[in-house]
Amino acid sequence: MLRKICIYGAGAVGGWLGARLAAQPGLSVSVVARGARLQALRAEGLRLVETGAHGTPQESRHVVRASDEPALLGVQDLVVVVVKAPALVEVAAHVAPLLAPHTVVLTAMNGVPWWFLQGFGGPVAGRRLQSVDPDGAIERGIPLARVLGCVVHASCSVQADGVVRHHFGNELILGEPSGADTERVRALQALLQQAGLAATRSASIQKDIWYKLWGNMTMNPICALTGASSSPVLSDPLVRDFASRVMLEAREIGQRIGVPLSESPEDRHRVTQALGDFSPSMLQDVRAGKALEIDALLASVREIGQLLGLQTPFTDALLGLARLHARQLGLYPPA
Ligand SMILES: NC(=O)C1=CN([C@@H]2O[C@H](COP(=O)(O)OP(=O)(O)OC[C@H]3O[C@@H](n4cnc5c(N)ncnc54)[C@H](OP(=O)(O)O)[C@@H]3O)[C@@H](O)[C@H]2O)C=CC1
Ligand SMILES: CC(C)(CO)C(=O)C(=O)O
Repeated sequence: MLRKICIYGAGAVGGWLGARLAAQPGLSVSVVARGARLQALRAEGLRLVETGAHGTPQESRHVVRASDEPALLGVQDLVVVVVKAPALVEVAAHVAPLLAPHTVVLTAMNGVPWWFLQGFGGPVAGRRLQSVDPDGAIERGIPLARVLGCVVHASCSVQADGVVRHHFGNELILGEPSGADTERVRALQALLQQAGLAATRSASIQKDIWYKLWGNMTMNPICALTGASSSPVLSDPLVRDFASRVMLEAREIGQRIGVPLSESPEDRHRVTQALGDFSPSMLQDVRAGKALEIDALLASVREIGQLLGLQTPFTDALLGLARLHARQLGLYPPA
């Protein structure tokens, strides 16, 4: 039974998921948050702004238990980890009081997760990625046996502390890292569906992660670098072509590790274009002055390429530029 649920990270996606779950009777939803956001959650509750039936924004408000001390929230049935990737080391260091042997940890984040190659990846199976979990602290803090993978096909943003806005998308893909069809993944799917989310199960969550990453590893850093939203990026033939070349390198890597993509970069661009003009989360982070997810989205792909002995000149160029730009802004650790 997944009744006691903690959302670790009360930002855009965490706020959306937390509010949807808190609206369900019989569930106890808590949130790990900090600073002004924690104060706002305690004072005003968790507020979610969604587009209503006639296209007008509708706000709902939900009472949740909120704390910056996981120990005060206690052991959970489900912990949804929904922070930006650079925050994961800190989460892993503090998550223990929420975990019992039965606890499910759902990683609802973009990019290559730290557990991606555990028991998976053909020639690179079992490798720990330096770019994602350099000294293994995340792997030690969040045991693999607890983890379920998740791909979030939705867009949300933080409007104010404790107030999140859902823009589009309602789809969550869930899967065991092993690919097994287990009772707990079915239970989680049922829970999320009950909360109105289009949750599906995947027998290869790594493949779904790679497909989503294919868009994020190009659009997010290119938008972050240029300050442009998605439409201008994809309308510029040179930039679109550059993104396609990066994606071809990632497709080759995916092919070698067991996540083959049958689509072309152009197919994927069309999927992104169908979402309309939007600001990817990394561009939102530049505007908010927050640490960027460059390692999970881009350095990880390059590292897997290196492990396979593949050259990735276009990925290298995008990574180099994105890192330099982020360093200049103080949003990425110094060299
Ligand atoms: N936004 C979007 O539309 C989408 C985002 N994603 C992915 O989902 C993940 C989450 O993104 P998003 O929701 O946008 O991120 P946000 O930055 O909006 O939210 C992350 C939250 O985590 C909090 N946090 C970080 N570290 C801690 C900590 N140690 N203790 C407590 N709280 C902490 C942050 O608090 P603080 O502000 O104090 O740092 C912030 O509130 C990312 O991987 C992103 O790429 C996927 C699909 C769409
Ligand atoms: C592009 C988008 C909204 C797609 O879900 C996303 O993943 C992001 O903003 O990081």
